[in-house]
Amino acid sequence: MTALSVNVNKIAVLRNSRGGAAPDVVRAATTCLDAGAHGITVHPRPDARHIRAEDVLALAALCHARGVEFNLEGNPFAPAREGYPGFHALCAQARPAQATLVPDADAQLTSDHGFDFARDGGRLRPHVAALKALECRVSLFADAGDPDLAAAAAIGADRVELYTGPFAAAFAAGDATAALDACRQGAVRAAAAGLGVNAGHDLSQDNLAAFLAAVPGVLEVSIGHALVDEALYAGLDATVRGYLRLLAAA
Ligand SMILES: CC(=O)[C@@H](O)[C@H](O)COP(=O)(O)O
Ligand SMILES: NCC(=O)COP(=O)(O)O
Repeated sequence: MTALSVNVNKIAVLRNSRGGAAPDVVRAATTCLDAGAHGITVHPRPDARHIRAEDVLALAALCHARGVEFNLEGNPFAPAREGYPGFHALCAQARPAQATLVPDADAQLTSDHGFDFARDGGRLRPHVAALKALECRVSLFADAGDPDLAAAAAIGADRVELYTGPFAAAFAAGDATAALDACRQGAVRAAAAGLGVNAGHDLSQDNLAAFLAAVPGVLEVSIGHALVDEALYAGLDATVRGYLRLLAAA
């Protein structure tokens, strides 16, 4: 069964909007794990707009205590600044089971593209090696249609995470055939290169079954924005259980 890693970034968005401690990201993550989620994901931004360095450490401690995967996402090239020690330093402190490298610029609203492996491969390689020296599994965020996607293996990555934003947009617009085909082909190319396949961005209970029916061998999906939206109406526990039913049926 594909594993579900719940991204709790959006819980921190709500918390930060009032400057206090509520809602509590660790409590939310605990609720997700109690409901059966297989892991927790966060993608702290250098501007600390949601998840902060101290959240990363608290969530890492929770995941380590529960024996579940902690997946830490970030741009290895983003410089340290006040409140953000840099991605490698955060990984060295938090020791996530999985580090997912994402090429986001500082001002980006959210992740909207994968790495350009032909351009970035050389400078990614030492970062990947350094993270593996910390015993992190390393996954690289990738565009499904990238013809160089298999190069992630030569860069040293264990997995790629297929960027599913274009699929989700096409699904919402009523025809995801081409986007699904791109994801399927990307997954097949990655697997042939010896890479594990993760997927994420804008996946939801509406589109997840269609995605998994078309794309073979997806090891993990990380889901946050839609899951928190759905949880507003159904509750966090029921929503996570809804995803787990979908994953078990896929
Ligand atoms: C890599 C990815 O698709 C997600 O981590 C996404 O970047 C979530 O980040 P935000 O919650 O800041 O939009
Ligand atoms: N890696 C994708 C992720 O963690 C969650 O993305 P989204 O569901 O918030 O779009």
